[in-house]
Amino acid sequence: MSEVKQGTILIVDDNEDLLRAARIFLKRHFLRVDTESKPENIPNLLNNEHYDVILLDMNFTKDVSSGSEGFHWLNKILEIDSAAVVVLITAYGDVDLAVRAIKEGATDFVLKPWENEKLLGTLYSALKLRQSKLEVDALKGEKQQLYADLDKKFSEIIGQSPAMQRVFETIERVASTDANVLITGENGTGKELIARAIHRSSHRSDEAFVSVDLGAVTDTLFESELFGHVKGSFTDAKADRAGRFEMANKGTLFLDEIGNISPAHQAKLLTVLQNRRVTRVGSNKEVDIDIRLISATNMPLNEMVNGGGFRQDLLYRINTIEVQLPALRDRIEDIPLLTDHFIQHYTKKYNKEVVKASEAAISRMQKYQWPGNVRELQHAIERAIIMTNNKIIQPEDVFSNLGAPHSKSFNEESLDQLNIEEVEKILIRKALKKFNGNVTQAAQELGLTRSSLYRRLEKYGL
Ligand SMILES: Nc1ncnc2c1ncn2[C@@H]1O[C@H](COP(=O)(O)OP(=O)(O)OP(=O)(O)O)[C@@H](O)[C@H]1O
Repeated sequence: MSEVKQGTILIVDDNEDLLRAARIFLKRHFLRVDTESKPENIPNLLNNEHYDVILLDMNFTKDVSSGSEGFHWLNKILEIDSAAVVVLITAYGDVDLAVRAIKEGATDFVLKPWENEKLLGTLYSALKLRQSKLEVDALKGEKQQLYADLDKKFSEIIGQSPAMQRVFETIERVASTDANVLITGENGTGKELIARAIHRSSHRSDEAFVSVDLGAVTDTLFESELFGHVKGSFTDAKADRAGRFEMANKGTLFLDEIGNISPAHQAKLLTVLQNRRVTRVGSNKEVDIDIRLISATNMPLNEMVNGGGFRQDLLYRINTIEVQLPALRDRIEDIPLLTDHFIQHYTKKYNKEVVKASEAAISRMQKYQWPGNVRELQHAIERAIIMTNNKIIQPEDVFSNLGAPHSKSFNEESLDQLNIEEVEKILIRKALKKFNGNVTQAAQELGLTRSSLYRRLEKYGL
């Protein structure tokens, strides 16, 4: 039976007879077998060829048996390729040296004189290890690429207003620490964007940034989603699954909409944050977790603490540092910059020739309230770019679809009589009517996530 040959082997030994014998035997089992009697040629060989396994002698100079040459070349090989798999050739009695070499990064050793079958077994295992190492490297690369791609999507945070400058100063200061950060601000002010920026500038940036929208996690799935479960622990638990805490291990966990969780879940979350350990639903094994926690909310947690809606001890745990994001209407000097930023992005995306927004459009945008903040502005610009035939965006391009304050139903004066909640209610009703009750489309129009809109519908009894 012929086996499929795979793997390339390099054998480095000063004994020409040994090299010849090994080559003849191993060529029957591996794709390519190269031999080298002069270790000085190793760097050149490794820089020009790909070897899966390197079989390396410990001593090259006659009458020297300290193994120091082997250590020297082992380190050189690992310097050139940190995923190299090196099997050492040692003489009987050198076992202590071999053990030390394994501590320094060698994979295994074979004793001279070897039995062919034993050598083959060692090399096959070494080849498997090399393949796994390469796979892990590839996955790591893919993961990094994925994070980079995710982050590229609007990774730039625009803002020159004093309020945003203060935000930037704070995040610069806290990013490198492991302090828990609470980001507060209305919907669409950029809380997640800031959370990602903190992660990117932290020492955890090579690890995962795991985001959970707690507003969208149902009560029944809360524990399983966050802490994981074992197979069979409830009807739908078809297999073991890690929760978000475990997935974020060594990285950053972003808990969005933290103001929305029930008192029972607040207690569970607090326990996990205090003990830094999670237990999957249905298991009794605790798993250590090492995460940096960033939370966000658009709710007034301090007031909720006073009213008994949010635990004070949990608030103290999560808000070591608080970053308050200003509403867009409170930093209208950033509107021209943000508008330019989104015009550039969407003209590329939709292949349009729009160059800028007119002064009239900017001025009107600066008077508008932007209940959905930057997200609403972003959608308004996207829509304007798709719909307009103008090279310069005009006010009607931006405002043809937006409700307040220029619609006929209520003007700036009537707005004075209303509070934010009433304005929200009016906008939500309008959007739902416009899309015949379709929540997804209404949410998009309002610059809200679906779950945020659902919460508001519940809150206002709409
Ligand atoms: N300062 C900014 N510069 C550029 N883009 C921004 C800025 N702030 C927000 N955005 C964009 O606005 C959109 C909404 O931002 P993000 O999701 O971070 O807001 P959020 O406060 O987390 O919203 P929500 O409360 O609804 O979860 C994103 O597309 C984001 O890229």
